[in-house]
Amino acid sequence: MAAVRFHELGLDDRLLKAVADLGWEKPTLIQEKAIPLGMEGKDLLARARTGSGKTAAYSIPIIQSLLQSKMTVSEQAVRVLILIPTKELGHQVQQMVRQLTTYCARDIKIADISGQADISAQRPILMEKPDIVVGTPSRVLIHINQKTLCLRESLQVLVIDEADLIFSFGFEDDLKSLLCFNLLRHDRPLHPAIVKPHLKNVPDYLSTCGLNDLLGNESRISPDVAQGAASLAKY
Ligand SMILES: Nc1ncnc2c1ncn2[C@@H]1O[C@H](COP(=O)(O)OP(=O)(O)OP(=O)(O)O)[C@@H](O)[C@H]1O
Repeated sequence: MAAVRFHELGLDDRLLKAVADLGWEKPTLIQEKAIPLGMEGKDLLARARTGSGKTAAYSIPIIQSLLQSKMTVSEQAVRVLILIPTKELGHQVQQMVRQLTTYCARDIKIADISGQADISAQRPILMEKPDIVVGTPSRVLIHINQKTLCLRESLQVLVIDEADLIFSFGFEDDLKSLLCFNLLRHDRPLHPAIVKPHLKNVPDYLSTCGLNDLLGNESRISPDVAQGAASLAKY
């Protein structure tokens, strides 16, 4: 079967142009599998080797869906939260999203709150309600506590990037505290993308980490996450 090309994925022209500028000829395997699932709004659990293009695998469908929703919804709000374990990764994710939104930078705003040491300097940035916020769980928690970040009414997509590192770096308690804020409204679908390279037992892992609460309820997780996981696990 011939390899899928980016233009066959139904992406916005501005995204396709940015991808072409990056010199990417075709999606990597993880992108080929993850982008259509993400665009369908499926919950997604992905693992793939380092450098296989996982960041774009979740960023591209996020950008595509933000561009689509901007056509009908004008109100600015934080709709996507990307949790990362380190400020270096936060910087990389922001860079990648900025490259992919080169031709729609006015429409899609991203703020990386993981890097700047001064929390007060981040307040005005968050006041502008960027569409995408990238941060470590502890930094996100601080802003939620200080009410400089409110996600409950608007959050649509949650990404936990390098989830294995997030937990091994001791962010587990922060993540559980985030749940106590009722971050999410359960009357509305939320599409989590959990990116973790070395995942052995998906349902046990999610349940141990309390992520089934985060996702809504267990019955919702099983079909979607398992479907995403099953189709991606071998890559
Ligand atoms: N479809 C593609 N074609 C060519 N290069 C790509 C493609 N997608 C991503 N890349 C490039 O591959 C490199 C690795 O991408 P990325 O950082 O997203 O991988 P990753 O799987 O998230 O890595 P890590 O596990 O280290 O975080 C980057 O330089 C990126 O620009």
